[in-house]
Amino acid sequence: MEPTGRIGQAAALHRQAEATVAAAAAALETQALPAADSLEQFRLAEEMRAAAGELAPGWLGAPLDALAANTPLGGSLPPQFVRLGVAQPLDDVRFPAIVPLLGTGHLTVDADARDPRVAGLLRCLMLRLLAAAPAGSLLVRAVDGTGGGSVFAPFGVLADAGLMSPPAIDRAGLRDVLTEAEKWLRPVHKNRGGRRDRVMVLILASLPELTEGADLVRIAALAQQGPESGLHLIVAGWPPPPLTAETTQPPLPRTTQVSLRNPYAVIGNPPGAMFGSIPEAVWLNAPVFLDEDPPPHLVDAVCRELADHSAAASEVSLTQLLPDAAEELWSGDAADGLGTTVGHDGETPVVLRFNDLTPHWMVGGRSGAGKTAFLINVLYGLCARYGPDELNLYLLDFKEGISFAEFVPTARDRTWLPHARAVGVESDREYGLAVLRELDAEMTRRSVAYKRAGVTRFADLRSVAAEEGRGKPMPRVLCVIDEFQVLLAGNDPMAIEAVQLLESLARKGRSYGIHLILASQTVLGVEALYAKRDSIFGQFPVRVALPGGGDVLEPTNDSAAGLPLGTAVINTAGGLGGPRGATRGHERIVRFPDPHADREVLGELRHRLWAARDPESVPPRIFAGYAHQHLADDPTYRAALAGRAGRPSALLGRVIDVGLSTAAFPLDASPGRHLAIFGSQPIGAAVLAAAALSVAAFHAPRTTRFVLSSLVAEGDDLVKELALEIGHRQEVTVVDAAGLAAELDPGQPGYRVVFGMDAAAPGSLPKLRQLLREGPSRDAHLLSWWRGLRRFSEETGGSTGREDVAGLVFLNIPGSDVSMLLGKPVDWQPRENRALLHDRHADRTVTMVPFVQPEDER
Ligand SMILES: Nc1ncnc2c1ncn2[C@@H]1O[C@H](COP(=O)(O)OP(=O)(O)OP(=O)(O)O)[C@@H](O)[C@H]1O
Repeated sequence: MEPTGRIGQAAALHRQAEATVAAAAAALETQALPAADSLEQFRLAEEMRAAAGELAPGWLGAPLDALAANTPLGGSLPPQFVRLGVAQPLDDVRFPAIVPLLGTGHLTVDADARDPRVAGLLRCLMLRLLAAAPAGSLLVRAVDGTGGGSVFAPFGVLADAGLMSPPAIDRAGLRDVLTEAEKWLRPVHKNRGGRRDRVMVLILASLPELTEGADLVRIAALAQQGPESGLHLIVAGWPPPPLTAETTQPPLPRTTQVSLRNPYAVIGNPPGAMFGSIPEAVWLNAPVFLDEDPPPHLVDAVCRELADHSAAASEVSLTQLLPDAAEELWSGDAADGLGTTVGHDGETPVVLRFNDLTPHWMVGGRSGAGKTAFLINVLYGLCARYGPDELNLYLLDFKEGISFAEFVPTARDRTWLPHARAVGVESDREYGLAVLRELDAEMTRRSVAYKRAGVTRFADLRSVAAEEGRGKPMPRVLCVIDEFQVLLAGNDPMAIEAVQLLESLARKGRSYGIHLILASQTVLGVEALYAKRDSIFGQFPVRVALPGGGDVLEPTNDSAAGLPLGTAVINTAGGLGGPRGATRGHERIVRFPDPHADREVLGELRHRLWAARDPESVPPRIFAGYAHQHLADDPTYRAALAGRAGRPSALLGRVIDVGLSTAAFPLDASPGRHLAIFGSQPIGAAVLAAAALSVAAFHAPRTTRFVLSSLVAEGDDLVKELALEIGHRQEVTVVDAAGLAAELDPGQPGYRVVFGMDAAAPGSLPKLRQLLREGPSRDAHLLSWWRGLRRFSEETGGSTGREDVAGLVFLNIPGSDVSMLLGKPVDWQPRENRALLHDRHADRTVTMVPFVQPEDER
């Protein structure tokens, strides 16, 4: 049908509905009942009261102001009929007006909740349905487009408990609600009633201003299809004002219509049934006085009880996921895979595995959905079952949080998780990449071992090794990456390499006992994955959808709709929905605990695991993105101080790799072995100080000489400190700008350490170029800090002098300027606590955490 035709029909239907209601009202007003009928009326009303008591018992039909707050909640069956108010065919004849709703259809009121009678009715209906429904069986989604959510404010406790989403208050919110409701729909299954054990009720208290026709059409479509899927609508303000052809809507299908008159309302026939005995009666032939706002204390008491009940019902404790306390730790054998209980489906523990069939898992959920909680449960569950010889962990967290911080030693608790090999907290993408590279290298090592042993399976390799009497078995490796989309963000070389590595690990890891858990709040929309999505995600048969994480499931799989906190859909078929309605063997909804709810149990377990470790084992390598690095803690520096180090090097920071290796620039006799640090940040001075101190440590006492000079205020104190500290081991001379000029003579071996070299007066350093050219071969080196690049280029002759200084450290210098200086593109964005080190000779560029002075930490 042409759109105009459809609109025309809609308008006609609308007019027809209006005419019907008007006729009903007129009839009620004029049709005084014959007095002779009054006895009959009493009798009828009595019958109606009795019927109402049966159809809508307790919460569903009783006058709310007479109901005790402690009336028991819940029932064994979903409520079907509900009371709207009191019908009063005669002054002294009354009976409860009851309509069918859940299991049948919908309800509309022709005015929206700006009319207090409508707001009161909606709150009554909501209270009655929530109080009467079996616990947890009713999901409410609310929209209050003109009231900012105030209609539903008394039910706020339910939102806090995750039993109801906060009401939508604008067009975007309305659309989200409609989308969620559409996902709730499912085709009718022939053999089943097609109904879930849960029901969704959409309550539209008022439509947002200027709701578009397309959204109205979606509401009508939901009404048409909803009941078979357990979706029911209560819409106030329907039909919406027919302002344009687009917004002209017929009555909703399958709906009981309520029309407000003054002071009563008219109730139309319910879907598929009639109130009257003659076909012309399209309404209940009695004015109905709608129920007024329920008493606030009653709403409050019911909401609190429901919230408490839901919290108690969903409680699973961490202990229930762990092996029996009587069982020994680490009794699991990882040869054929790893398994742990991830939650409970009813009373049944649900076990998930990492093995050939389910090598990798993907976890999705909006922020605050409990991803970290789920992952921590899994990690403790695995670590209690398998020893560190059977399982090694690499844990990466890319968010600003402390997901995995509890697994590393801290000042307060020196224990750690003995299975953890490397832990990244607030990881950098560089660090993530380094971990993936290490895992890739491990995979290669394992493939060589397979070839040597002539096997193709992990379990076989372990048995060959055991037969040959080789000590420890080869462990399975699990790498967990929380917010992995950060690692893959953008389309830069790092993202490209990360995608390649992930793909290779995902594809081949399973045969080598290397497993991945990728967790994210947005699995879709990772740009770098567009081309590889299927080839990577296809390797993740296990999908775990937490609240808001439905995008790890197939688009047609709606199981994650309306999940409350503490529950997850566990799907082991790549997110596939499968036959609707049928019990899905590959999909379960589990409840899982908040592991931190019982800190005592957790603390005890962690200490037990730690105490059981091999005393020789080392703590995990830790990368904390925000942590500062100090020269005094650096192993290379300590070795140098102890006389156990090789050739002199300037130690500048820690490279962002898995082992946080020392970023060193060797100072030997080849041309160009000078160091220049660039950037206006004062930490440039700190890096230079670390460089000078470390170089001094490499030399045997009294074997070299240092000339220190500060041309800027930021260096003055450091020069004094260095003079003292280096002075213990080596000869030190401190000079001013004038003295520096004389000290630049390459004939004098030793190190010149200059703070703020760009502050030297132009032309005051005539011997600089000669020092740069000839110095290294005569053991004379320059270590310098420049606050900008320009003076450096001028002094060294721009690109012609490029080779003269081979060691370059960049702080807050834009990537484009760095590329220009180096004469090639580099991938660098200046940021806090990071520097770029380039060694021209090795042609190597690394991102590092620069050394700072402990007192620089604020
Ligand atoms: N099973 C649960 N039952 C009750 N509360 C829980 C449960 N799991 C987590 N929580 C609580 O929910 C909040 C969010 O949990 P969590 O930090 O695990 O979420 P997340 O998805 O990792 O969030 P984000 O990505 O924002 O860090 C926490 O306060 C946590 O205590």
